[in-house]
Amino acid sequence: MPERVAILGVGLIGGSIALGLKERTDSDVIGFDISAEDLHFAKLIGAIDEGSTELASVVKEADVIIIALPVGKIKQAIDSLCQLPLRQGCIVTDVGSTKSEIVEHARKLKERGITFIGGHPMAGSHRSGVKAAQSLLFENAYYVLTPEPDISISDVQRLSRLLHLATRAELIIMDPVHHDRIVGAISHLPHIIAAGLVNQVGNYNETNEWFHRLAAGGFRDLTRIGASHPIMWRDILLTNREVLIRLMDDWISQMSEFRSAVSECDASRIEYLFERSKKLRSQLPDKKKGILSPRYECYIDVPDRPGVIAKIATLLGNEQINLSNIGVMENREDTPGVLQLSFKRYEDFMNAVICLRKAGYIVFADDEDRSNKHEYHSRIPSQTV
Ligand SMILES: NC(=O)C1=CN([C@@H]2O[C@H](COP(=O)(O)OP(=O)(O)OC[C@H]3O[C@@H](n4cnc5c(N)ncnc54)[C@H](O)[C@@H]3O)[C@@H](O)[C@H]2O)C=CC1
Ligand SMILES: O=C(O)C(=O)Cc1ccc(O)cc1
Repeated sequence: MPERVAILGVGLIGGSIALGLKERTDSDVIGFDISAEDLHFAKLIGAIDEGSTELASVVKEADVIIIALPVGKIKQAIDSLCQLPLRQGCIVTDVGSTKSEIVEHARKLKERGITFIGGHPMAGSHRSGVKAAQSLLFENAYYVLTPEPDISISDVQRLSRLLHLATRAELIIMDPVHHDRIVGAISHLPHIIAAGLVNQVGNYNETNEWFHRLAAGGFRDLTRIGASHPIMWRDILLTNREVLIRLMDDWISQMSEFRSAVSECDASRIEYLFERSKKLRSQLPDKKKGILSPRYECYIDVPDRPGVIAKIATLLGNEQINLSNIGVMENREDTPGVLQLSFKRYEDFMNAVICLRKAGYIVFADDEDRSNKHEYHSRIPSQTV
């Protein structure tokens, strides 16, 4: 059965998903945007079948609603959807770069019996608008979904399949708090640093234009994202404030470390800082490798006794759950043993979390959450489908 998909905000991201849906699925795609001109262009390039500047008519018959608006407009769109009649069984998702605040706000939809699954495609561009849209913008990138504990697995699967076809991205599941912490470090902080550096050099250039004239490859490479959309980044920073304040403090410490090494003429320290960075940079996974590696991981505390790994493997084996790897984490004095379990398929991961919880184990999303006692199971569906 073809899906009817409503895209709210047919810009760079909404337009790219719409193009992918039209190219690789038999969905009907209806666009909503504040700009009638952009809707007209989106129809012209075949991204949408129809477009309207009136929300109610666009969402009325939709099976899936994708909110691809600026982060600062997503909560408002959720409020509007709460007031409108939607189709029974409709799934609402978004593409916002931050997740915790949006997911929390979207609980309003649940109160009205509407399923919301937060989303974030982890690719994009410093460009914006439907004119920059491409159907393969997200190919091989990760696409994070942040379902709440009570979302049914079948809804997560239905949305994952559609988005995978539309984007050719790898769908992964993550806790929204965990998502914001990671994306804060690898995307939001770099955008702040790029903008700060461009502004700093811009100040010098005001009195001497050679600063810009001599700006070569390194400066351009590092500051490409300093040309990103100001409103979009304003909204992103304001919706990930606590995480970013901590990250900026850490960044200031990094700068202080370089500053002391330089001011003290500490050659070996300077060399070490660059050696470490060179090594770590070379260890970044390339896209292909990332896709072949296990995608779903969790951690459990176990008593440090012989036979415990076999016991876990048997427990999961009895439930026909395919485990791709069990790793033993380095033991610390203050903790019991910690096992890292990896799964290739979301269903296996989810069923394993449920099965382990039933058996009395405490499951964590990552080792840091484990140390902070941020239990993953509080956000995992409590029922199998
Ligand atoms: N740009 C990027 O690289 C990425 C962006 N995102 C997220 O995707 C979302 C959209 O970003 P982009 O597509 O880059 O922005 P964009 O500016 O290209 O597209 C936004 C669209 O929403 C429309 N719009 C704005 N306010 C509206 C309103 N009140 N009512 C109706 N339509 C309205 C605009 O006319 C535009 O067509 C943001 O939440 C952003 O955080 C996620 C991943 C990557
Ligand atoms: O242009 C780039 O390299 C980006 O970083 C694009 C981007 C921007 C925002 C996101 O939430 C995800 C990706």
